[in-house]
Amino acid sequence: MTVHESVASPGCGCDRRDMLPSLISIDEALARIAAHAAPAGQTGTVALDSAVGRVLARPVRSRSMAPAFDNAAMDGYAVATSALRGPGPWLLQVVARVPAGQPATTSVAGAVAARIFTGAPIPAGADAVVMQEDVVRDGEVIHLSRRPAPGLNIRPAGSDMAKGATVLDKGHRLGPGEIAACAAAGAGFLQVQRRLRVALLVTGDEVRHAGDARKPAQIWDVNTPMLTASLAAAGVEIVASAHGGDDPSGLVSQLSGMAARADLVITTGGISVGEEDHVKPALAALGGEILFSGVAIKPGKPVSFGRIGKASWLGLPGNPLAAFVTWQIFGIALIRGLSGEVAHARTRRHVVTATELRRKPGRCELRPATIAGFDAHGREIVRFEDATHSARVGRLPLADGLVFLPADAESLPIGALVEFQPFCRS
Ligand SMILES: Nc1nc2c(c(=O)[nH]1)N[C@H]1C(S)=C(S)[C@@H](COP(=O)(O)OP(=O)(O)OC[C@H]3O[C@@H](n4cnc5c(N)ncnc54)[C@H](O)[C@@H]3O)O[C@H]1N2
Ligand code: MOO
Repeated sequence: MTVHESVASPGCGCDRRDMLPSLISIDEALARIAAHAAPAGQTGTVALDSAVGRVLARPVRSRSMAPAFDNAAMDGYAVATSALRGPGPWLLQVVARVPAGQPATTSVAGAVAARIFTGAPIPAGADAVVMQEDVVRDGEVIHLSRRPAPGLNIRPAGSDMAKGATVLDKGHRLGPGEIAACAAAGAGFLQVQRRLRVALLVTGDEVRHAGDARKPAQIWDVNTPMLTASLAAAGVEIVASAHGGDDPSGLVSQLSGMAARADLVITTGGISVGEEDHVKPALAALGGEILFSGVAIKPGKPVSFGRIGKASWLGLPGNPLAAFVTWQIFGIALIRGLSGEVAHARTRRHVVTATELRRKPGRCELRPATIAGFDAHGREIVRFEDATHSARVGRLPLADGLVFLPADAESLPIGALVEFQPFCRS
């Protein structure tokens, strides 16, 4: 008995080993996306306040040291430690008051102190700030009983950023942390990549807007809202969103209109092998190029990638979970490549399984999974459904990411090490 026969089981046959050679691996598909997803190259300037989600086109360098001047980290008293003779306690005359935002005009020379507030510049001569809780104030004199170390509670100029230092390289997507660093560097305007223009075409005669009245055999559209949300989170501009029927000439005209306006056209449905699957023939009629069609994964096997004219095309399967999973794996990688975003550190990590697993080998399975806790070694434990149902999204809100079940694994013991990729929510 061959290995193939031993794993064959009744069903649609789409996992049959002899069906797999035409499918490529996840890594090969990602490599083809990386090789063909170049940014449009157009850039523009945006104000820092509206830069969230944009990708930097030029590095940001600090316009001055940060902080720009030595300043107090606490409300208290600035003193010169070298003037504190003997073992103490010391009585120091308060000779100045320095609030934040005002220059320190009086120096701290000798056994005196300056009242100072958090963020205020350190007066000349002072080299420590004693917290007000650590002194006793009596009129214009403070009693200090413990010797402060030089540098105590002082934030030195340049301790966060040197002048001219590269704060952020090009290719970074700007989130709150990046924006904070740019603001501290004095970058009020940023040079960013043009926002990606994306068109979405959700196909299928049976599909109706979520919540609308349905006739028998019609279904509510999951893919449009799901992908619209994903695209909004990815910071792209949705230039068109339409529903396409299972009608070859209609799809040709919709796709050609979208490809003329968008950097990326995303379709869902209509890419399998049935005679009602018209997306690839429509692409062929438009002289499009298919760079891959079919990846050895479950769900999402028919996922496809190519070009229509100058636009990239990502063909996601119609089954909603398959569309969701392939978006997470390939869609986000494609958006990043087309946006000029630098390759991210590996987003997958290793976790351990909570239960024993038996499955049909063939394709790498990407199952929605929930981080359930930690084992005795501090490793994350994941739980997931005992089968993949590519049309079911009801339990998706419970999942934290996707677990990768290796193509050849027929069984896995409890505690098996598997790869896990958290969902990208942005
Ligand atoms: N003979 C074969 N049939 C199928 C194969 C195969 O290899 N041989 N592959 C199966 C797999 S795997 C998948 S995945 C699907 C993918 O098919 P399509 O991408 O062509 O998608 P459709 O046929 O248009 O739809 C599939 C399924 O999803 C429902 N759907 C479609 N759009 C939506 C939407 N916007 N919201 C909610 N649900 C949607 C649709 O009604 C179908 O039930 O093909 C298998 N068949
Ligand atoms: O296995 Mo399909 O690829 O149903 O999603």
